[in-house]
Amino acid sequence: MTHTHPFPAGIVLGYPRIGPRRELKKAIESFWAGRSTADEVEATAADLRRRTRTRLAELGLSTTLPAIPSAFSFYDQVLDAAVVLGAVPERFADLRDPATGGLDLAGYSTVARGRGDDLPLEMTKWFDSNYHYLVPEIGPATTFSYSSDRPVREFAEALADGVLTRPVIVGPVTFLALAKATEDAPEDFAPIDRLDDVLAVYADLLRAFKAAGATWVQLDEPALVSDSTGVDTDRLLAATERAYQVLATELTADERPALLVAAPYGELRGALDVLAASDVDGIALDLVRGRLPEASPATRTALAGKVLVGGVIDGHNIWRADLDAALTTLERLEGLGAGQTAVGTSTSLFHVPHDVQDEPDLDDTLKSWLAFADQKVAEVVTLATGLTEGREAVHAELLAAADARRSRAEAAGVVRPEVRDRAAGLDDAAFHRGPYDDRREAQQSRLHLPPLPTTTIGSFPQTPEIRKARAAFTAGELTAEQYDEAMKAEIRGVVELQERIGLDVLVHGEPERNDMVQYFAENLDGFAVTRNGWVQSYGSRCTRPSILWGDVSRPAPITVGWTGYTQSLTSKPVKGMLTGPVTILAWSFVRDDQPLADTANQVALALRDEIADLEAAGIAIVQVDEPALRELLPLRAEDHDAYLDWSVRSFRLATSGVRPDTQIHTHLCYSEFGEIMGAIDGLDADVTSIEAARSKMEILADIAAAGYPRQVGPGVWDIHSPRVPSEAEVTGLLSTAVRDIDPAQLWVNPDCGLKTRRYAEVTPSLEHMVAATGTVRAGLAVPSA
Ligand SMILES: CN1c2c(nc(N)[nH]c2=O)NC[C@@H]1CNc1ccc(C(=O)N[C@@H](CCC(=O)N[C@@H](CCC(=O)N[C@@H](CCC(=O)O)C(=O)O)C(=O)O)C(=O)O)cc1
Ligand SMILES: N[C@@H](CCS)C(=O)O
Ligand SMILES: [Zn+2]
Repeated sequence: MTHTHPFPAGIVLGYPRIGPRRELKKAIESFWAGRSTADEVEATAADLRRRTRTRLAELGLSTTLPAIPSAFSFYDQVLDAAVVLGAVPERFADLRDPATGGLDLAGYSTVARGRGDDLPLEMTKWFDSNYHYLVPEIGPATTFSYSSDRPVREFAEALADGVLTRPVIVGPVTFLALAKATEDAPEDFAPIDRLDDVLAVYADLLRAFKAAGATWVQLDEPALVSDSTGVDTDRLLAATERAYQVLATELTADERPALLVAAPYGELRGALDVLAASDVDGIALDLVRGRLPEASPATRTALAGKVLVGGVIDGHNIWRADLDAALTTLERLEGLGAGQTAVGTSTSLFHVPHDVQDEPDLDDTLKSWLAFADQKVAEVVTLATGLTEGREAVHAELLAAADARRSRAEAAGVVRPEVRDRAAGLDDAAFHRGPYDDRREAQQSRLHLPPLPTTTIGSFPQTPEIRKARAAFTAGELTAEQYDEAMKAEIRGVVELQERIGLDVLVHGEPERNDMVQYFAENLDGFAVTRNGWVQSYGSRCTRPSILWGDVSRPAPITVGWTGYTQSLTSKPVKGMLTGPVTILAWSFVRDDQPLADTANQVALALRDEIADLEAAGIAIVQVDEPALRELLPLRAEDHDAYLDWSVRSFRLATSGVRPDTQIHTHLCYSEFGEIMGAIDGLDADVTSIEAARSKMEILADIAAAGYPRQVGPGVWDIHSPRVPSEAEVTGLLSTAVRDIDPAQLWVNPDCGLKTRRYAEVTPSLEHMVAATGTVRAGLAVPSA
């Protein structure tokens, strides 16, 4: 079949929705705090959507062809799809509108955030990004019905404003591939079993879009580029075939808008043939992560009736594109003979900040190398002109892009021989410590810790007072001395609290850190940080990823003063706290002109020096957090080994310079321990803390089965919820733990840092944790100290 609706020459798959000044975050948090009404939040959101459309039109996207996405969300796009499908867990059934089955803003927020013992939907990483989605819970008894017309209303709102947008919704295969089975589901059940039931609702939604006047709808199917969703590839391909048989063939072209299936974050491979053979009208490829496809003759023939969108502008990083190379890629894509070849971004632009021109503190030369969302839209528009009118039509833009890249390659600081020479001169010994048994003995004689030592993961609550003090310091209203004193006062409070509660290994609480990555970026050479470059991490929470543009080095010690001060306040050991090389890379925008492995080793060497200084200052324990080790794991299994090799080596490079009696901890806040067990073993940390509370310590069985020899701290308190675990609950978890694993290997700690929690939750939770530890210690047959 041929697509009947005209398609624009250039599109973006999605755009930031939080607002240039985090307007949505502020509006929704104010609603949650009871300071504003749902109508007020809706008005702010409608205004943001209108401003986005106006901006995208100003930047050159068509308003009469569906180039502008209608892809808003109050919290998360996967939750939005669940709400449209009426797939809300039973525990929240009372929140649904009796007539439609939908949720109002308060109900929607409750599903996302939980209430009392009704836990929210679980949150997990969205592909290999620092965005987190809410995991739908689907079982054999889940009912599906078209329950919310919100996406259709948002499309209609734009149309009434004179803009024909392209609604974007998570596709059915991805929705089910990312869902988890409800707890009561039989062992052999998988959410993808419910495909046909879900498709019936997608069909209703597509009909509703058609009735509202939509010409094209985008269904996001990133699951198709991954073999790590838990659904095996054959099943995924069969589900894709079935899904688009139902939505594109059985639902005829007259009954629905044209369908664009988007496959961001990687390469479609076999799924491209399946989609090409289906009656979908367009396919969007990620040509930044994926290669140009070598389509079979059958696929080429099938593509003749379709739109092919070449995602050549990187939605996941902020470097200005090589427009010349991108145009060449697009010209080669045209060679596949699709009905129309269009230009696109590789992913939604919601992974990048709004506008580089909105960065008053960034160096002008650096700015000239960068493209945030708005600059990327302009790049798409330029390429679309180049593709339709020929290179000459965009000659000046191609030259300007080439100049910017040249300026970047030649700039001082991008290559620093002394940094390169140090990395090149490393021998294998730099990556190894002595035998673990010797280390364990040396550390125990130095630290004299009781069995089941108690500790925390590092941060204590980032109170409004701390944030205000930092804002005042940044604004010049507090001197450095006043700010330092405010942070030291905070540290004194945190130490007193930990001593009173009776924790064994103390932390300083990280009050001085705006963010665990940005703080280090601000203190290392080779990085720049932004003032307004906010990117959504989950819900209303945002981060400002730093820009790693040059060779990295450490001009001066970073944490030694704070940690040393803290140690001077107590006779208990204080754990130094650093963020690891992989996590610093994962949560920054990283230079794309050299292998990540090389950049990681530069960061690792800076951290190695910091650890040496901490050790020299008398600090006996240093934790190097790597919560993002799992995040960067490639989506295809065949790429895992190469990634794990360089990432593990960079951690070892950072941590292997210490004496045997210095204890290295690491922290990974996710529970897929089993999946990367080999890599965790390879880190060779003396103690590893992991998330475990929500899965009720199940993880320990994997660890014991693998014969993991070192110490582990499975989290006993899920810090993602305001719920305070009772002493009995923690005692229960610890009793399970000491049955599953040798108590001599066990530490007691929360799942993650406490920065997002309030003291009203932290104090009783830690008290319960320490009391429960006392009970379980008393019951140990042979004390393991
Ligand atoms: C552990 N996690 C992290 C991830 N990525 C990171 N880069 N860092 C992380 O810690 N990924 C995985 C998880 C995601 N989890 C979170 C958890 C919490 C947040 C969060 O709370 N973000 C804050 C912003 C934090 C920050 O940068 N704070 C700055 C600036 C604070 C600020 O907004 N200042 C105000 C003025 C101050 C005032 O008057 O209150 C302003 O600028 O307007 C700081 O502390 O200095 C958020 O607000 O969303 C993120 C990810
Ligand atoms: N040390 C950090 C780790 C978070 S993953 C914290 O405690 O916040
Ligand atoms: Zn964590």
